[in-house]
Amino acid sequence: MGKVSNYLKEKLEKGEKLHFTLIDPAKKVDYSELEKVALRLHEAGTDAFLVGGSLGVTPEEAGDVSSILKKATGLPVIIFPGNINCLTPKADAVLFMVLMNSLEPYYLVQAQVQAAPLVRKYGLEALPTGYLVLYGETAVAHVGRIQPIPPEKPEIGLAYALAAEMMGFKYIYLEAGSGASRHVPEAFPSLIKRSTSLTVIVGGGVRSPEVARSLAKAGADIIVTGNIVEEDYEKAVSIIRGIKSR
Ligand SMILES: CC(C)=CCC/C(C)=C/CC/C(C)=C/CC/C(C)=C/COP(=O)(O)OP(=O)(O)O
Ligand SMILES: O=P(O)(O)OC[C@@H](O)CO
Ligand SMILES: [Mg+2]
Repeated sequence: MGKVSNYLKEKLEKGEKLHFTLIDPAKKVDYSELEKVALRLHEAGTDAFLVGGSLGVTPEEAGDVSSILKKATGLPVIIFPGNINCLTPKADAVLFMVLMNSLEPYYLVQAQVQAAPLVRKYGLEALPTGYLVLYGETAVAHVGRIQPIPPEKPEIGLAYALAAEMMGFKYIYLEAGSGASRHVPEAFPSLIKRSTSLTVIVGGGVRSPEVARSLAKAGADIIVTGNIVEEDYEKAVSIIRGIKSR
C-alpha cells in the first residue's frame, strides 16, 4: 500500500475523522498568502491538501501550488483532477477518479487512460475513487455532464457505492458540487458507511462546523472544504475544529 493511503488508513483506524483542504490553482493565488493559510490550517488540524479545479488549471500552477503546500506543512498533497491538466509530479498522490454518474465516456474511462501513463511517469500514488456528483447546478456537474441523483434517494447512491466497491475502488467521494447551495444529505454517507467498507469522502457546500460535524457523525470519514478557505480561512479553521472535537 502507498504512503498516502497508509497515512489515511492509520488515522481512520484510530477512529479519527479527517478534513481535506481544497486549493484551486485556477483561482488567483497569492503565493505568500497561500503559505500563511496552509500553516494556519495545518495547525488547526487539516489532514491533507487537495489541489485541483474543473477548468483553467495549468500543470505549472498545480505544480507550484503543490510545492508550496508541501514545503510549508509537510502534509500530503493529493491532486483532485478535473482533467489531466491538473497532474503534476510535485504532488504525492492523485484521486484516481471515475465520475460514475457521468453520461460522457471521457469521464468514465478515457480520462483515466490518458492519465494512467502520466501518473506512472510522475510517480504519483493513485487512490482509486468512485466520484458521484449529486446536483446539477455546479461547474463540476456541467463539465462532467452528470445525471443528478435525487437527494431523497440515498439507495441510488448506495447502488453506485456498492458497484464502486465491487469494482475494487477504495474511496467514494460524495460531491454536492463546489460552492453548491446545499450539501450532501446525511442519509447518503450514513447508508454507504453502514453497507460498504469504502472510505467515504464528502464535500461541496459545507459552510459550518455543525454541518461538517453532522456529516462526520452520519458516516463521512473525510470532509472537504474549498470555497470557504478562499472566502475566510478562519471559518475553515472552525470547521476543522468542529470535525476534530466530536
Ligand atoms: C484520473 C484523472 C486524471 C482524471 C479524472 C477526471 C474526472 C473523472 C473528472 C471528473 C469531472 C470533474 C470536472 C471534476 C472536477 C473536480 C474538482 C477539482 C472540483 C473542484 O471544484 P471546481 O469545480 O473547480 O469548483 P469552483 O467552481 O468552486 O472553482
Ligand atoms: O468548495 P466547496 O463548496 O467547499 O466544495 C469542496 C469540494 O467538494 C469541491 O469539489
Ligand atoms: Mg475551481
